[in-house]
Formats: sequence, C-alpha cells, structure tokens
Amino acid sequence: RHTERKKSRKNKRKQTNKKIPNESCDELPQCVERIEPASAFGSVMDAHRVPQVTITPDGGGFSREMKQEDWEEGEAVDGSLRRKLSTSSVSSTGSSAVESEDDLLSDNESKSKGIITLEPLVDSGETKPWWKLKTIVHWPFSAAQRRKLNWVQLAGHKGNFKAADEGSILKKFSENEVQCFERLRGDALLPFVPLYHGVVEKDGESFIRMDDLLTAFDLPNVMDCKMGVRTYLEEELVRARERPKPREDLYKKMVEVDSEGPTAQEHSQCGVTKPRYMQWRESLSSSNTMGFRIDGIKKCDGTCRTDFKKTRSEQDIIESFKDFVGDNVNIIQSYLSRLMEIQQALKTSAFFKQHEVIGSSLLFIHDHTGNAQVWMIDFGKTTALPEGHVLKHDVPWREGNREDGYLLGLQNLIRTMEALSSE
Ligand SMILES: O=P(O)(O)O[C@H]1[C@H](O)[C@@H](OP(=O)(O)O)[C@H](OP(=O)(O)O)[C@@H](OP(=O)(O)O)[C@H]1O
Ligand SMILES: Nc1ncnc2c1ncn2[C@@H]1O[C@H](COP(=O)(O)OP(=O)(O)O)[C@@H](O)[C@H]1O
Repeated sequence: RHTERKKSRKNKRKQTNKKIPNESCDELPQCVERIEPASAFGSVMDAHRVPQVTITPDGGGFSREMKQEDWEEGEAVDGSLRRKLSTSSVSSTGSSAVESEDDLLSDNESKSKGIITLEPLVDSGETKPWWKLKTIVHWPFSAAQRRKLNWVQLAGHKGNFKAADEGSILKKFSENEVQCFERLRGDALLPFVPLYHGVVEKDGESFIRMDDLLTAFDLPNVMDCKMGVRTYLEEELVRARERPKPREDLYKKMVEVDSEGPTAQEHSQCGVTKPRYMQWRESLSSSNTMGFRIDGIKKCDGTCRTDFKKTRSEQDIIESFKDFVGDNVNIIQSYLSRLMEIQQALKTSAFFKQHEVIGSSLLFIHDHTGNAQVWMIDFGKTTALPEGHVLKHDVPWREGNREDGYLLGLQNLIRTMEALSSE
C-alpha cells in the first residue's frame, strides 16, 4: 500500500511538476534571535522588511569545487562546454505554491546545483501519436542530436531540463511559463529572453523548447541572480495562513544553514511553511535589502558555488561579483550595457507592467572571448495581474499590492557593476 501510495505520488508529481518534502526530522536546539537586514545601497531598500521573519546571523551552505576526476573528454553536443558529470539534487518547475502547501508527502529531492549532464528525450517507439504542438517543433531529433548535452544548471529543479536539438533545450512544462512566453511575443523584452520554440509533448510529458543560452559561449562562466524583494506569491501567503502546512524538507534546509533558524514551535513540529522558509531565505540573503540575490556561480575553471544563502551585504555581493568577472573591464562594461538595455526595455514593456515577476532570474554568461550577455529566465511564477492593474516594480511590497521590487534589484545590480568598473 505504501508502494502504491508512493507510485501515485510520483505520478502526481510528474504531472504537476512539483516538489515533495522529506520525511525525517532531527532533534535540534531551540533558540531564535531576531535581526534586521543589513543596510545596502541606500535607504530605499531599507523599506523592504518582511514581517514575521526570525533568523540568526550564522549558517552554512553548499560549496563544491570540481575535481579533476569530474572532468572527462566527452560528446558535448554544442561543442561549447567541456564535460562534466555529477549532479546532486532535484525539484521541479512551476511548482505551484498552492500544491506545495497542500502536500505533506515526501521524497528525497532537492535543488539542482551546478554542472549536469542533460539526457535527451528517448523515443520509446510507441505507435500512438506522441506529440502535440502549440507551435513549431522539429521532432524527432536526429540520432546525432539525441546525444547527451553537458550543461550548466545553477538553480532550479534537477531533472527539469533535457537536451534537444542543437542550440535548444527542453524545460518541463509549466502552463504559467508558456503563457508568459506567448505573451512576450512582440514585447520589448523579447530580445532579452531565450527564444521560445513552442511546446513538445512526449509520452504524456510536456516540455517547453527554448534556446540554450550557453551555445554562444566557449567554456562559459555563469551566474544566476534571482530577482525581486519577494520570491513567493501572495497567494502562497494567504494559503499558508488559512491552512498552514509545515514542510519537513524546508525545515531541514533551514536547519542545515542555521540550526537556530526555526522557532521553538517549528522545531517541535519539525516543519516550516513555504512562505516562512522563503521569507527567511530573503532576509538572510540580499533579496529583501537589495532586491536580488546570487543563487549560483559557475566559473570556467570548473568551480561551482551555490553557497550564497547568507551573502547579504553590499561588500559581500561585490566580492562575489569580482570573483565571477575577474578584472576584465570589457566584460564588466558589456554586462553594464546589457543591464541598462534591459532596464530601458522594462520601462516600455507592456508585459512587465502587467505581470508580478516572482522567482525570475537574470542569467549572466561570459567567456574568454569577451562575449558577455545577461538574459531574463524562469517565468514559472510570473503571473498576470487582473485586467487594468499595473505594477511599478520599484516600490516596497505590502501584502495586497503585489509589488515585486524587480526594478530595485536591477538598479542595485547596475550599481554593483558600476562599483566594480570604478575599482
Ligand atoms: O533555493 P532554496 O532554498 O532551495 O528554495 C527553493 C527555491 O526558492 C525554489 O525556487 P527556484 O525554483 O526559483 O530556485 C522554490 O521553488 P518554486 O520556484 O517552485 O517556488 C522552492 O520551493 P518548493 O519547490 O516549494 O520547495 C524552494 O524550496
Ligand atoms: N535557456 C537557458 N539557457 C541556458 N541555461 C538555462 C536556460 N534556462 C535555464 N538555464 C539554467 O538552468 C537554471 C535553472 O533554470 P530555471 O528556469 O530557473 O529553472 P526552475 O524553473 O527549475 O527554477 C538556471 O540557473 C540556468 O543555469
């Protein structure tokens, strides 16, 4: 019965692309301290306080350095990456907040962190029609195109991406994200989002096909910055208040960073709600104060870091950026120009005005040739506002106003790059 339950859980997860929490729990000390976010880049950020957040100043994180044995000669499809192997973790795309709060079942999944091997979609040889298209897609891919792709996935959910034909990748379907890509057609932001090639459906699973942003690079350096002062939807907050569902997996992630993070009550129930976890993450990092945070950095030397959970101060951010770009002034200038172009496009974008942009990232990519680009990715939780409503994106969030602070984050990213360029 347990197996059946687990099976049906897995099927359900496949269909909804959501993550399911862990089951076990450790006894931990109960000690909570409240601290204020550090001031950063001016007073406007200080306005972004999120209620009910209890955090402590110390914690850990994850850091991994690629070892020699991790590298092999390989069959990189795009020729732009050397190789790699390992990955650790998992989760899923577009996982709905509602589902997360409702689901207390467990599995041992976590985030993707770094360099991975993308599996191609395998043709099972079934005779029934296996695909449906909303737009164009070239399928089946040729045998040569069905090779594994060595790729970088710095954040998000492991298992969400698959290799496609050259120059593109497949991301697990999320209705929300598809709608965003559709609405972005013809918008001022189009030049800054990966080109969308439609939806591919295979063996009951759907995927979004989009350009692989790494193909233009030779041994790329990649940084994922999650944008916004808030990384959860307002509806998640409402749901958690009405029907709080403490999650053990989030509790464990919190304790891993700071054993004193959870409140006494959270310790005793071995669980924290999703918004509570997300608020804690935002306060501990630079999200609340700077409107963005670093989620991961992979450098061309093979090192890959995702231990930025406590990177919050302006100085720490600058140091991390410095480590990422090195002292190459041209790269810094290219990043700066691109960020300003994005800022300009956001001012005129109808899409941006009409959407609450939550959990979206700016992906920074550069290589030794001097090529440096910034792209807007991950629209899994970007939501259209009701007819007639618009957002400013640069004012403090108060529950109900749906503001996300995206422009505050962008402004601070620009300031960070400027600080680097003036050094
Ligand atoms: O970064 P850590 O501390 O691991 O926390 C993760 C990230 O915030 C994920 O966002 P992203 O996918 O943008 O990285 C989020 O998924 P959602 O984007 O679905 O909210 C996860 O929520 P759950 O999937 O509910 O666990 C949350 O546990
Ligand atoms: N189009 C793309 N091209 C290259 N890399 C990408 C692309 N989209 C996502 N990535 C990589 O995958 C990671 C996770 O992507 P994201 O869309 O945020 O997934 P999730 O929805 O699971 O959070 C990013 O940090 C980046 O490293």
